[in-house]
Amino acid sequence: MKIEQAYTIVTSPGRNFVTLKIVTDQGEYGIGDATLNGREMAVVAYLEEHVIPTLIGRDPQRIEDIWHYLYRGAYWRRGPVTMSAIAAVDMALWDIKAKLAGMPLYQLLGGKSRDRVMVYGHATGRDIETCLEEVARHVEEGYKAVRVQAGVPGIASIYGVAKKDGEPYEPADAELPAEHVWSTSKYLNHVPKLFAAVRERFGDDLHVLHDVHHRLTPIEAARLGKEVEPYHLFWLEDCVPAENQEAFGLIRQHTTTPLAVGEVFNSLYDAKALIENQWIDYIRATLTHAGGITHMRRIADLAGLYHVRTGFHGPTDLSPVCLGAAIHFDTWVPNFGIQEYMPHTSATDKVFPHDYRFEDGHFVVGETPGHGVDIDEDLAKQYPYKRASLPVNRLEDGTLWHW
Ligand SMILES: O=C(O)[C@H](O)[C@@H](O)[C@H](O)[C@H](O)CO
Ligand SMILES: [Mg+2]
Repeated sequence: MKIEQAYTIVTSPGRNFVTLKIVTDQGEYGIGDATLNGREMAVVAYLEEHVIPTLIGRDPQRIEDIWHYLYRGAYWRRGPVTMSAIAAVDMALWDIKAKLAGMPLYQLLGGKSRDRVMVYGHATGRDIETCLEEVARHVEEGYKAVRVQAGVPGIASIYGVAKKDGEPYEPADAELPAEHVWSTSKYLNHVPKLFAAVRERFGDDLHVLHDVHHRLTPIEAARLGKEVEPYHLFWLEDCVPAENQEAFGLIRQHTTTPLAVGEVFNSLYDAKALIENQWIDYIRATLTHAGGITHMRRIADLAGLYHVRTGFHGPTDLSPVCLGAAIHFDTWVPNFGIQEYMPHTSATDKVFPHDYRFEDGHFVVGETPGHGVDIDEDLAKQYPYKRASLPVNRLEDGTLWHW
C-alpha cells in the first residue's frame, strides 16, 4: 500500500482550520488537524513545501518510521510549526490504520480504560454575577467541571471573557493583534473573590478550574495558588510562562493548588523537568501541537510514572479532527485527568461530521473505524481563510507583557 496523494484544506467556518488529507492507492484516506491558531498558513506552507512531497509513495502503515523521518529527517527539530505538521500526518495515518483494521482508534491504542471522559466547559462573564450565571447554565447542561474566568474591575479587556455576555469567547478577534492593558495587582486582588463566590453558590462538589494564561511571575503565582487553596480548584492553569521549567519548582513549594501547564508545548522536552520533578499535576499539550498520537503517547507515558495526568487543550481553535482523535486517546490513556471542551459553531460541526457525543458532562467516544471525524470538502470551500490574530498585552506603563 502506498500514499498516492496528500493535500491541505483550509476552511474558516467561524474561525480558521487547517486539515491534512492523505489518500492511499487503495482508496482509503485519513485526515489530521494542522491548525496553529494565528499562524495557520505557516503550517500549510511547511506541509506543502517540505512534507507532502516526501510522503508520496511511502507505505502509510509505517507510522513510526514516517514520524521519525519527519522529525529527525528534517534536521531542524521541534517547534510548533514543525510539530503541528508532523501531528497532522500522524493523526491521518492512525486514522487510515484504524480504518484498515476496521476498528475505532481507541481499540488500536489498547482499548477503553473508561466508559466516558469528563470534560470542562468555559464560564465567562464581565463581572462575578454574570459569571456565576454562566456557571449555573453549565451545571444545568450537565457539566461536572467548569473553568471560571471573570472580568476584573479596572481592566478593560481580558483573556477569557467574551465581548458580550452569553456569547462564546473567541480570542483571535482581529486581522492584526488587538492591544490590551494588563494589571497584575488588580487581577490578583480579584480572583480569590471570584472563587469564594463560586463555592458559596455552588457548594463543594463542582470541579472548578482557572486559566492564568501565563501572566504572572513565579512568586505572584505562588501567592495566587495559596489564596485560592480554600476553594479547592481542580487546577490552576498556565500560572507562569513555562520556558523556564524550574519556575514551577518555586510555585510548588508554596501551594497545594494543583497546577496544569502545556497548551503551547510541542514536545516531550518542553515538559521533561516539569514531569520528572513532579512540579505539575496535569499536562495540557494536545495531539495537534505536540506531534500527534505517536508523540503524545510518549509524553503521557512519562507523565504516568510521576502521577501527572492528561488535561488536553481543547478550545475551538483546534478542529473537531483534533477533538475527535483526542477523545479516543482520552478513552484509552491510563492517566487521564480531564478534557477541555468549547463547543464548535454549528457551521464547523457541519464541515467536520463526527461521531463523538457530549452527554452529562462527558464525551462518549464513537465506534466508527478510524478517529470518527470526516471533512465535507465542498462545504469547506464555502468558508475561505480569513487572517485572524491573537491579542497582545501591555502593562499599564506600556511594557509588552504576556497575553
Ligand atoms: O485554555 C485554553 O483553552 C487556552 O488558553 C486558549 O483559550 C488559548 O488562548 C487559545 O488556544 C489561543 O489560541
Ligand atoms: Mg489555557
